[in-house]
Amino acid sequence: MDHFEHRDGVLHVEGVSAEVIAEAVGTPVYIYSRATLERHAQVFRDAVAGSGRHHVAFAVKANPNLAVLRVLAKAGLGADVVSGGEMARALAAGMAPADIVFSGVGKTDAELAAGLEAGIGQFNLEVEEEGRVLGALAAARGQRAPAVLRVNPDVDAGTHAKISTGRAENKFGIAISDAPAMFDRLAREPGLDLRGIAVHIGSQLGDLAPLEASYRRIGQLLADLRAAGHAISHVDLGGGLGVPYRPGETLPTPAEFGAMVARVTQDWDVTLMFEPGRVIAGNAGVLLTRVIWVKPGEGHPWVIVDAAMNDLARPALYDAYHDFVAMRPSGTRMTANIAGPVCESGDTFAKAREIDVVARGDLAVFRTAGAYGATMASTYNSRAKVPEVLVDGTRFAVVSERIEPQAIAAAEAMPDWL
Ligand SMILES: Cc1ncc(COP(=O)(O)O)c(C=O)c1O
Ligand SMILES: N[C@@H](CCCC[NH3+])C(=O)O
Repeated sequence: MDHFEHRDGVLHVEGVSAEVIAEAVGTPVYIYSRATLERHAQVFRDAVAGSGRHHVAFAVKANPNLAVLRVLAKAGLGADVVSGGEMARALAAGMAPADIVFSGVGKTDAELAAGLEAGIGQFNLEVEEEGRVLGALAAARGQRAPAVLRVNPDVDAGTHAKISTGRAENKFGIAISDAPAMFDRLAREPGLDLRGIAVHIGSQLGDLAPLEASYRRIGQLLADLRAAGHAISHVDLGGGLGVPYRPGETLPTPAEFGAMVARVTQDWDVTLMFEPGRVIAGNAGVLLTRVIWVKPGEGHPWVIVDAAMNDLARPALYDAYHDFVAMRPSGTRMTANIAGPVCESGDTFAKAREIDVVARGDLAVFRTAGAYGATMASTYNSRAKVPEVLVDGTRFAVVSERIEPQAIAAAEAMPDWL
């Protein structure tokens, strides 16, 4: 069931009219559906249930809002974090420390120490020296840090280059050919409980074949490490499953992903870890915006909306497609360019897009904005920090306030010599 539907001609999120939210909170505003988040968590958990012992950790970077994290914690997910800030959010939202995985290519000593202090469940190591630093910090505290080595399998994920992470040329992980010797060395660190390996080849993957190829390489490494006498109890398969952004687009489903994982990993005898982000949150959120005006343009008119690249950066960064849906579809169509008010030509959401006719003052949403939306927002052009709303049935709450430019400026200081 879609929780973002037109009812009596008006777009609703679950049982709440998006017009009511626009009236109460203003625009632009992100709106999330609790029921959709819960359904996605359940669908993913069901999809991987057939792969034996496992743990699902939501990739917090996709949507770190505290209320969203609490919904997902209650739905049984842990957290995959990549900074001390994300770790603090996951803990504040109620995730158990043991259910938190600490990924990230550049964790500082302070972040590693904070992870040890909190007692988080797993550190994903990206550099040999990181293993030594973590081991020393843990040993000094009388701890053994649970850790896995993140391996770079040199597989092309077939996604946008800027969100591809598993090629040899990328900064992530350690070369798979270096892994056995490095594992040998780090396994001797007294402060480390080196228990497995991790892989993550990229995001918004539209094809399971590269994932399967990377998992098969990991399976071979697992066998090699065991043959060398290492006890491997955990393998972290990362995230990356794509979601449909365009109407009618079909991508591999979580169930198809789960079936592939069960097939590839059936003899591994490990606890599998998953780090889904986008597939949980992407289609659980929209960005609500109002048309400022429609301006004539060469070829097509420009629909200038009050959301901009600072609120939703994906189109400017990755040429990403976000469906644009009118609040009250008129039934008549127009072809238009859609852009925000920021002073960059890159602040364009769509070119030559067929949409319902909209006019000054009309409301509309960009769909599939629940992942990598608000979390990547900035205040460029001294615009407000975009607020977020969570809908639960017929009620809603502002779960992150709009921060006005004046409040942002108030945090700046004027030197007394100016
Ligand atoms: C290590 C790691 N795990 C999980 C994720 C989540 O990815 P996605 O949102 O594509 O599922 C990412 C981001 O690509 C990541 O870098
Ligand atoms: N920010 C990217 C995804 C990055 C994934 C990070 N590991 C996007 O919006 O598609």
